[in-house]
Amino acid sequence: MYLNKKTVSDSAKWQQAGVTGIAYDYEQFVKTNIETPQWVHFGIGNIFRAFVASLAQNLLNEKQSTVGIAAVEVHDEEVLEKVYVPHDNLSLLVIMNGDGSLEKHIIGSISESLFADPSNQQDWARVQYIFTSPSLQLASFTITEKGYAVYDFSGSFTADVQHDLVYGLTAPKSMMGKLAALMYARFKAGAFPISLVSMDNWARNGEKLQRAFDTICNSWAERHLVEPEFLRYIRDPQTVAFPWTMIDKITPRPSRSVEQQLLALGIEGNEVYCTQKDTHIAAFVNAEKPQYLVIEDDFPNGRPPLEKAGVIFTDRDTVEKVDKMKVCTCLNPLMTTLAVFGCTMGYTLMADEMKNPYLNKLVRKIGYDEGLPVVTDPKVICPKDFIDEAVNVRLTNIYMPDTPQRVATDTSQKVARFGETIKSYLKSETLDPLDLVYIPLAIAGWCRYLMAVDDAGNSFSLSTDPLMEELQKNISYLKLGDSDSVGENLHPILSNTEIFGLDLYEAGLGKRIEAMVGELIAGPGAVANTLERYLH
Ligand SMILES: NC(=O)c1ccc[n+]([C@@H]2O[C@H](COP(=O)([O-])OP(=O)(O)OC[C@H]3O[C@@H](n4cnc5c(N)ncnc54)[C@H](O)[C@@H]3O)[C@@H](O)[C@H]2O)c1
Ligand SMILES: O=P(O)(O)OC[C@@H](O)[C@@H](O)[C@H](O)[C@H](O)CO
Repeated sequence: MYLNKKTVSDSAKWQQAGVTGIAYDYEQFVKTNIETPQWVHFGIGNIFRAFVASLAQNLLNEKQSTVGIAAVEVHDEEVLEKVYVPHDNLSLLVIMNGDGSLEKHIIGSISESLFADPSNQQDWARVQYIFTSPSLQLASFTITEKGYAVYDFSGSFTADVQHDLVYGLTAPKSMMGKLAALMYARFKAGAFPISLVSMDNWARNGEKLQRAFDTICNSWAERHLVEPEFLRYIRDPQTVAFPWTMIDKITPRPSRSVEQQLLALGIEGNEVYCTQKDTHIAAFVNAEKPQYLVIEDDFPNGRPPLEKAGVIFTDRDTVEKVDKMKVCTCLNPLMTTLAVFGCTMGYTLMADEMKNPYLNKLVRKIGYDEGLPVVTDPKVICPKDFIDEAVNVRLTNIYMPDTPQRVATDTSQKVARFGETIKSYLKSETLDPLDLVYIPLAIAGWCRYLMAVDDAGNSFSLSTDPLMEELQKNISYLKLGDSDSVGENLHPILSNTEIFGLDLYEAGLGKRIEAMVGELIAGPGAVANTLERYLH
């Protein structure tokens, strides 16, 4: 069987293969959503289908809503070519349970897929049309942290943004430039209300989106390219809202073993691709079962009833607390720690790292001992239960094909989460950042990882990272077997407030991290020895 619009409604056949099918008139669903779009999503990679589109799917199957999603890719056209177009926007979600069993569901909630770039006139015109529709309630985003970039390493505008500040209204290149041009079209069409919902892993993600987007719009207004009323429109919370969110579901890259298991069931067309832009994609997505989505309830044009699919709607303050808990303390920093040490120590499965007693203890120390004290209980999710589930159930699920190499992608964009915890220590009257040992060790582990030399002394490939070139200029002075080579070489990285959100030397931790890096580069085997020394 091959999933496409011709086969999707053959529920009996899908059921025979153990796949939950769709429970609505698919053709009518597509027609309605093309005529009156309500939801558009940017960044249509793995988490989008595994979680966001699956929520819409549940509502459709349960007849709680008729809302589908227009899937918009901005960055990587191959995602559409390889996966969306051949399968008529349909996907399989494969849930990997801790007992090794798989649950399989058709995701048929995507009504169309489009490449939002002026080079594709037809799709660009369609995305513009969607933005001019009064029916559009929300645009959501999982575009990775890079998608929001307006400034580069040195604090200057990126090349694409520099272009967009002049030509962006008609020919935008950057993600934020494209969004600004689309929102200008919406303003001109009637200034209809909308919510722009970042679902990326950032603390205060709504604020980050608003700031990046506003930077472009403001510059256009200063250059008299747009009316002052446009700025009033995008800055009026009654018309344009930027709800904050916390999203959580570990969604690894698609695994070839799942591809083979699907093939064994007679389900074809699930080849795993790595695109030229390094998106790992297939017609299926594989993910764990646990999932949490908490959203600030701020939707001036209304929203789908996602609470009926388990989404928690709340106020901004609560989202911020939940997000700090997950992104800054209880999950993502633990994953980043496993990622950088895992790549350096030759691991290829996150769950295998949890079998290493020192790595296991390290993430527990970072989570329970150093992270939890700065978490304010958000009430909607219990922090202790959350971290218990993370370290005992989720990260140890050996059936989850999650790799340190995936998680290490873009680490420069994520280490500011450690910075958030350090800032909380600095602000606290009872906590002292100088008591921190394991967070500094994780940061030192990242510096060691950047050498691209494993613990045995062999070179390995680093995961992609937008700052890699700049970072490696400093790291290139470090030599395995020569602890003194650390010298002052890490200063530009550890003092960079763009990377950590604070200067680690001013926080009193820079020298400690330098010393730890010295220990980690003492020679082959030094990473394992250092972990043992700190965590025996
Ligand atoms: N995978 C997870 O476990 C998970 C869980 C929670 C949150 N998230 C968030 O979702 C993001 C995406 O994760 P994913 O698993 O879908 O990754 P993915 O690699 O499968 O997809 C990434 C998507 O972002 C797009 N993108 C990349 N760079 C971009 C840019 N500069 N401008 C615009 N779009 C860009 C890609 O084209 C692709 O559509 C993560 O960075 C994270 O913030 C992921
Ligand atoms: O932290 P990130 O997303 O920026 O990097 C990779 C992983 O940690 C992440 O994708 C997790 O799988 C996810 O945050 C779980 O909800």
